[in-house]
Amino acid sequence: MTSIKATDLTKRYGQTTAVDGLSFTVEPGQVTGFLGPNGAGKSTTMRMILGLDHPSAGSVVVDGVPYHRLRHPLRKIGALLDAKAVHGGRSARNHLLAIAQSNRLPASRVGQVLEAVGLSQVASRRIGGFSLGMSQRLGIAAALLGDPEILLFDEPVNGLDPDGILWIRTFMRKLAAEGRTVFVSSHLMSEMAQTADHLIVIGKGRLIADTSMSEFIGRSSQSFVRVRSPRLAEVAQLLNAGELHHDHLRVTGLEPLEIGTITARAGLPLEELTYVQPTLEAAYMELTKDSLEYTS
Ligand SMILES: Nc1ncnc2c1ncn2[C@@H]1O[C@H](COP(=O)(O)OP(=O)(O)OP(=O)(O)O)[C@@H](O)[C@H]1O
Repeated sequence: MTSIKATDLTKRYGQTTAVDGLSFTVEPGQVTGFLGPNGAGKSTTMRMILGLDHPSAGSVVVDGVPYHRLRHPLRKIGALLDAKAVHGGRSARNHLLAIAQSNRLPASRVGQVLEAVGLSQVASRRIGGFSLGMSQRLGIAAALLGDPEILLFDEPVNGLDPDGILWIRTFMRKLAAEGRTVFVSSHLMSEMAQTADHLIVIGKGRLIADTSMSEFIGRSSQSFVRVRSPRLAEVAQLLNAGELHHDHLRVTGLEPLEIGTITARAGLPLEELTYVQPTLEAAYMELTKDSLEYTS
């Protein structure tokens, strides 16, 4: 069964339509990246999945039913929304024990999840003194308490140092490899490129792309060779390939060496011969450029 399914999901706050007729499914056994610029509606969508906000129209179901109808929600879906929104006076262990008790989960899970996220050594420390990286791990431990099939992470690597980012990435991949559904939001393509198998891209609350990462990479890898020459028109005619731009020629289908050889034989001088490959970040920016809420 599909893990998360949104159908025409819509959320309005007064005049603002935060989520606008969104339909998608999130499948198990892979990391699905939920991408979109700031303000695109990612957090609002995640809050609706978790029953923290009600759709103005449409619906979203978890394993076939709305969140509020799940019999044991934490055993089905765990989430990390805002890692710092915790009671700072408690120890990590007591924080997790409180969640376990109020959700009728066995206390034995607390030690297991602390171990899983590498916090066993600091389990009795007050969480008010935790670094952001430690707080993120604690938030993930809380999400794992019910050993859920589905995990939701809202911008989990925001503000983390490279070690923390690598740890979260590796951990998410491990969860997916165990067959779980991992749905993770970000506004940065670079983050997702190494983590996600599938991408759902939104802008201004609407679906822009729903694609596998390999398809996205394939689609965006239209590389070309940029050629500049003081005798550009002659070069263009000789190569009989590519598009003429105002000061350069964009050639596809020929390698730089082939172009250099052909033009050298004809005695045509070149000023530039550059192999250009758009990055995933560039492809993503292109895709979302019309849906930026604020542009600098
Ligand atoms: N409680 C609310 N009341 C009014 N407007 C809201 C509320 N929550 C979100 N919005 C608006 O809805 C839109 C989507 O916000 P949301 O936080 O879901 O986006 P996001 O993609 O998660 O962005 P970010 O990456 O910045 O977290 C924004 O225009 C935001 O200002």
